[in-house]
Amino acid sequence: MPQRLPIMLFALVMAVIPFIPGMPPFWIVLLDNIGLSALVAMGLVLLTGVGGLTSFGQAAFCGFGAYTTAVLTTAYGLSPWLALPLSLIVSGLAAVVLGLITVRLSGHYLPLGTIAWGIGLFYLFSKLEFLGRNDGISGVPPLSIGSLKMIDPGTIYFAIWIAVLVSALLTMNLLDSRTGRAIRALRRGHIAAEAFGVQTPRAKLLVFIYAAVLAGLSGWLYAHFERAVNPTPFGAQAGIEYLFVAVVGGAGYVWGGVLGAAIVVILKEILQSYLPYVFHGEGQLETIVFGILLVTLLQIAPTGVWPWLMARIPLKPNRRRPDTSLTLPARPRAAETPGVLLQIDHARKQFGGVVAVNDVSFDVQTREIVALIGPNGAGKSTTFNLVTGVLTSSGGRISVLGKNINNAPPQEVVKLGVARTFQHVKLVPDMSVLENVAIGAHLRGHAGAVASMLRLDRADEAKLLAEAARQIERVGLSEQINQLAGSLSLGQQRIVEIARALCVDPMLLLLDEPAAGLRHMEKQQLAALLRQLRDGGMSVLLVEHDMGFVMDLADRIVVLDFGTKIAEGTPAAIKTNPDVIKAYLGAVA
Ligand SMILES: Nc1ncnc2c1ncn2[C@@H]1O[C@H](COP(=O)(O)OP(=O)(O)OP(=O)(O)O)[C@@H](O)[C@H]1O
Repeated sequence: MPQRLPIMLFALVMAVIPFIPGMPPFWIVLLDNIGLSALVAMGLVLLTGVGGLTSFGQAAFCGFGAYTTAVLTTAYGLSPWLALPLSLIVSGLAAVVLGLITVRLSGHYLPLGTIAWGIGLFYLFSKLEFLGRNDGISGVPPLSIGSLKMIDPGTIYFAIWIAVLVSALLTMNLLDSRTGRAIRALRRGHIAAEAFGVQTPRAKLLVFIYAAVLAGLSGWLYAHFERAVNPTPFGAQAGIEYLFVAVVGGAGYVWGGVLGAAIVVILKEILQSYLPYVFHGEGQLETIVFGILLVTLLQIAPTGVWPWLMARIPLKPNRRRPDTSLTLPARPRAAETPGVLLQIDHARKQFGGVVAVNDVSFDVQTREIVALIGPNGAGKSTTFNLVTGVLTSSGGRISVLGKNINNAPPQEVVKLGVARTFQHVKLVPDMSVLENVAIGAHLRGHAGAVASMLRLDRADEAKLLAEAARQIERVGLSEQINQLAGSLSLGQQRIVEIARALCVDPMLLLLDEPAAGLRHMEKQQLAALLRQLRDGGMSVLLVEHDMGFVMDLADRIVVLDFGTKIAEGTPAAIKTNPDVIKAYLGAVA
């Protein structure tokens, strides 16, 4: 089934609803409210469900959109259509200011920060004279096209739902792109994304602004739908409700936002209409029953109703294999002549009183496989993190082809052709193997967010996906290309990480325990692949505990113990080195 067919059918159904004979006007009003709520929820899907940034403050951005158009159209007589871009710009600018402060917060501080400015902005709206204080602004003109004034709910319905559908399409396009993959990688933490060149603060700010602009659009429509604005719908409680809408529908899914809006708006309406009859008008019981019903719903469908429904509809996703004849330009290569590629000179890292890496020096030559071995806690992963810029060093110098990369951020290190895998696999489990691997080619693509939303990125995207498919084939996982990364065995996920690193077109590959979890045959295949990469001109630095694998594969071995280098040499020399046998090999033999 073509990908866009369900959307076209949905658009068709929405277009005919107002023309159904006998359709109660009240239902149209409900649908208008669902559309307005869906726009905000869609932004939250991107921000919270996809990007992992929980915000309770989205209602405030609706307020920016609504108040901007209300002021401009009532006080200055501007046309609502001219006020639209200004409403979106004001919401976006507010997001830039608040986002610059908020997205730097992590853990619980981020949602707490959004609650704080959600409450703050509500009071600001209700205290400013030119915004009409608590009474707000009335007399907002309706939207109109020529002589058609969108006064009744059945007319503005079309404006609202066109906005919903266009926003859904743009959001889906964005998610299905280079920028979208970068945003989706944010949820797994910033380290993996940054290792492949993603500027994570910029990506976070982008989703923050995008979500705010969608909320601003909802606010603009709301102001011309209600023809008045006041602070109440833009407070912290509304912000919490929008988050509820996104979570109930399925916070990771664009259509989850729309479905969540439908569920919450309809449920609230039913409860408000019928519960007073059941309980003879006693108290405000609908709020309690509403809460109980939503929690029950989340017990049944913990990731939201949309994915719950999709798992029960036998629709096969239309996944095509990329055309692997398309190629990306190769990165500029290191000199093919032998020489030092990576130089680690008295590298040092202290964590408080713990010296994790103690003045360690060694190098990796071009076309060489070097293994870094040692007991648990010897400082191997810390050394990797110093090279790749994840940690700042406490001393020494690290250089790649003579260029000092001491304390360079990961995004700069990868530009020099240094790619890595992680000891604890860092893939996005609900993204396909292909999409995960394509993150590795992030720096080799150019399309930005706007081009992606407008589908102007297709040529660039096809090349990135082709490169990812080639690397997946190279590591022997073609069969799994369209499977979700999280559904693979841990050993296979490690191999996916190698394919992702190969997408960088690296000169130096840093592999942290690549053979852990692999079966014997798979280890042999991995060793063959690494030899082939070396013979093709790549260098490999690997951390590994499987001594059979290391001794067979490595050209040279560096041994660490308690952060200090205790030996360096060929596998044959290391095997018989008494210090190494005492510190490590005696224990693993
Ligand atoms: N972020 C951190 N904060 C404090 N101490 C740390 C941190 N990271 C590592 N360490 C300490 O530094 C030392 C070296 O750890 P590291 O993870 O580099 O060892 P390793 O050789 O990779 O061990 P393993 O083989 O178990 O992965 C350990 O004592 C560890 O507890």
